[in-house]
Amino acid sequence: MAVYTDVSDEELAAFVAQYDIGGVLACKGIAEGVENSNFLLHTQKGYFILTLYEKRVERSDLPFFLELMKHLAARGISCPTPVASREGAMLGELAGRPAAIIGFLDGMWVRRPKRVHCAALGEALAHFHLAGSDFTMCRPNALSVESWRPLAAGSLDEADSIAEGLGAELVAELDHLEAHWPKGLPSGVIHADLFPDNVFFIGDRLSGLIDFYFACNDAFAYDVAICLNAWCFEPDLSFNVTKARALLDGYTTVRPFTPAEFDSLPLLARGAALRFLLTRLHDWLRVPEGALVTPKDPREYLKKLRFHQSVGSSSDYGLDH
Ligand SMILES: Nc1ncnc2c1ncn2[C@@H]1O[C@H](COP(=O)(O)OP(=O)(O)O)[C@@H](O)[C@H]1O
Ligand SMILES: N[C@@H](CCOP(=O)(O)O)C(=O)O
Repeated sequence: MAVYTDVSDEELAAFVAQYDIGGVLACKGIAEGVENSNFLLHTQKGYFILTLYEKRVERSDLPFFLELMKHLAARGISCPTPVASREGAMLGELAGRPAAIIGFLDGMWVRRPKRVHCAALGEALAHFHLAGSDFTMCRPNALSVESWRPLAAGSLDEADSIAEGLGAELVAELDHLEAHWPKGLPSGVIHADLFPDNVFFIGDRLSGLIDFYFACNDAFAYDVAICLNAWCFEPDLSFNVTKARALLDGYTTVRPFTPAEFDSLPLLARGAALRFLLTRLHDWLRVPEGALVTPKDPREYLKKLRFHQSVGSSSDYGLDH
């Protein structure tokens, strides 16, 4: 459960009174997510998500995320949009945190994605990339390759408590990725965290995307690599080529890959695995006292990273151009 900040009834009522959404009927902490505090807010006008932005979110980035949701929704991407206050503000302050009220999106996330979900995800991701092409705001990826070494530095001393030799392994991986990271790939606005828990389905139909708080400008194929890692490994952490092919086919029917994007996939997947390994490791070693959160296991991404290290080219995944 991710609720880092408690909100009193009085603070909540005063905050909600700034919006034209009626009075509060109920407000419950949401038992999912790790980054921000989220509440299911029920008012006289319906259901909403109340988000208090925490640790990793820079206040100055919030307009980018909130405007992006509006932009994508206006371009036909199914995603929630921020609710503006009577004064027209999408962002307010609650319990000492930046806070927003976001529309509620119907659907459920899929615990064990099947081939059909991976195909739908690939299509939706490509539509997302195309829809972002005329978004005029820009946010460099704060969690891209150049940030990984400083991020790792804070965890290296304790890394071996997670897996023997992990500290040295991380340094060697950073050396490799920094030396070989691809440049000049087609780029634009990416989601950068499109894990199964951020994609809602009603039955097998994808009903929408949520959680745009890592969105940034970076290579489109890196976003695909993040999804290959998050969607195409089985619970025993074997890579499922059928799901990977479905995801890539779904994606490339909407936005074809260049040969350079295709060839870069193993390296991008390695980088994407390291990025989530590092943030998970950082969070695992520093669970805030009293926070209602279940940190995600860094070892899952260590295993995924090791898998990609063993892959020579995209065809080794069983994928064709
Ligand atoms: N717009 C929304 N509509 C419906 N449920 C939502 C919405 N936004 C968030 N949620 C719920 O809150 C959970 C956590 O949201 P998320 O944005 O992933 O949090 P975090 O940024 O903390 O990781 C989601 O898994 C979902 O259950
Ligand atoms: N997807 C990341 C953690 C970020 O959590 P989310 O709830 O915002 O998706 C991970 O799995 O490490």
